[in-house]
Formats: sequence, structure tokens, C-alpha cells
Amino acid sequence: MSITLPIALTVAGTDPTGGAGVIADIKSFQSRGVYGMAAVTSLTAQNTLGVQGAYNVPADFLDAQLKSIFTDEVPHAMKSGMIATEEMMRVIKKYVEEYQLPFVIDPVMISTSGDNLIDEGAIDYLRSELLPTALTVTPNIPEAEKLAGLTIENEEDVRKAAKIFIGDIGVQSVIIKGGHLKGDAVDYLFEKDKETTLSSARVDTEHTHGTGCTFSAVITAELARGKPLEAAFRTGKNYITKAIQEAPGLGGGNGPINHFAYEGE
Ligand SMILES: Nc1ncnc2c1ncn2[C@@H]1O[C@H](COP(=O)(O)OP(=O)(O)O)[C@@H](O)[C@H]1O
Ligand SMILES: Cc1ncc(COP(=O)(O)OP(=O)(O)O)c(N)n1
Repeated sequence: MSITLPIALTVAGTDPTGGAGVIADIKSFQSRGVYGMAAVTSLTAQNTLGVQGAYNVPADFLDAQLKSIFTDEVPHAMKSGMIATEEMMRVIKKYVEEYQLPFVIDPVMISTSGDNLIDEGAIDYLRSELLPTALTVTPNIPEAEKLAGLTIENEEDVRKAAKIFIGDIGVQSVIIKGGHLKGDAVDYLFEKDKETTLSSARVDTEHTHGTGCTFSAVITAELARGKPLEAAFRTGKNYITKAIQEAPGLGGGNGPINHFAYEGE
């Protein structure tokens, strides 16, 4: 007898301390009742204090991992995190186009600790070729600034950036995360004709390692469960708020959040 279980795939890098990257993604999938799969793009040596090293998986071996997955069991939704090189982006694009599954791109560029996680030369390809394949893209403020090419200091700038994402870059929708702005933590979902804004009180903490990975993973899990994007965004926001509020305080720097704190539907 087979049980229908939603399946989500993450294509991302590793963080051996489990706060970010594929390990955080799998915990997030699991806590939402979703079966997790992972194809690894890069191995990093990092902890709550910073990134000490990174080793990129050769693009043809990323291809081999994705082939193993997709030729056996096609997931219901997929996300990407750290993708350091254009060659790896080309491989991922091929699978998204062939299998047409809901795809969430977290356009990871720099870690909380300030370390670079993408080749500068891959950003043009990310913007022009990979982003348009996604159902949604979840940049933080520095990533949105880099991709849209403007400075974002307030809500008006967020709206200008969203226009560039949808009008010029050609994404279907974009979720601009306001964690790096001042005041409350406000996130914005822009779809073609609709805007949804979700706000929560800012938690006064330095333990926000992996918030972007986790937020996009929860959205992907909800899509795998068949939820529409706006509902997935709402769950992502509620989940991340609780996860930050109940961070376990691990490590000596920017510690991870609590992937098991949220108990909502
Ligand atoms: N101090 C905080 N208090 C509450 N929510 C936060 C805080 N920092 C970030 N968030 C939320 O965490 C998510 C990730 O935000 P952000 O920090 O902007 O992205 P990233 O982790 O990719 O840098 C967003 O939903 C954001 O609103
Ligand atoms: C392997 C790996 N992937 C992504 C990140 C960055 O994590 P993210 O959640 O996007 O950002 P922060 O919340 O940590 O700023 C990472 N550090 N490692």
C-alpha cells in the first residue's frame, strides 16, 4: 500500500552546523509534514561565526544527483539556495524546464556573517535566465538591491524593485523580505496584479542564521502540499517569526533558529 506524501526538493549548499542550507531546509520540510530530498551544490565549512571555506560540486555531478532524483520520483515542489556558479544554474534550469514543477529561488549571495556565497560572474545568468523560471523568488534587501540595481531604504523603494523584478526581469512573483530594513519585520509578496504585505514585531536578537533558507523552504513545503502561493507565504511568515522568537542560542555568533517551534496548521 502506498501513502500519498508531499515531496519537496532542495538544491543548495551544506552548512555543517545545520543552521542554514540543505540541513535547515530538510528540517523545515520535515516539520511541515513533507518528505525532503536534497541535491548538494556546494559543501561549506561554516559555523555561527562565519564561513571558513567552500567547495563547489562539479556541475556534472550536480546533474547526476538531479538525474537520480527525477528519473525515479518527481518531487511536488523544489527550491534552490546557494548556487555558486553559472554552470550549476544551467543544470538546474534544465530540470525545472523539463519537469515544470513549482520552483522557489532563494537567491543566496552573502551569509549573515558577510561572506560571499556566489561567483560575481554568475549573477547576470541568475537574473536573466534562472529567475524567470521560478514561481517565486525570495530576495532579502541586499539581494533585491543587487538584482534590481537600486538602493532600497523604505517601502517605496521596495515597490520600485518589485516593478523591476516583474516588469524587466520577468519573474512571475517576488517576495521581498524586509528583515534588513529598520522597524518591524515586514515582507512583501508581489504578484502581477496583487500585493500582500505581512508584518511582525522585530525580535531583538542576533540569532537569525538561516532565516532566509528556512523561510523559502517552508514556502516550498506548503507548495508541495498543494497550497496556493499567498497561503504558503503566510505560513512561512508565521513559522519564521516563531522560529526566531524561540531560537536555541547555539554557538558563539549568529546562532540558528528553532525549526520545531511552529505548531500551526
Ligand atoms: N529580527 C527579526 N525579527 C523578526 N523577523 C525577522 C527578523 N529578522 C528577519 N526576520 C524575518 O525572517 C525572514 C528572513 O528575512 P531576511 O533577514 O530579510 O532574509 P535573509 O535571512 O535571507 O537575510 C523574513 O520573514 C524576515 O521578516
Ligand atoms: C550553505 C548556505 N546556504 C545559504 C546560506 C545563507 O543562509 P540564509 O538563510 O539565506 O541567510 P542568513 O539568514 O543566514 O543571512 C548559508 N549561510 N549557507
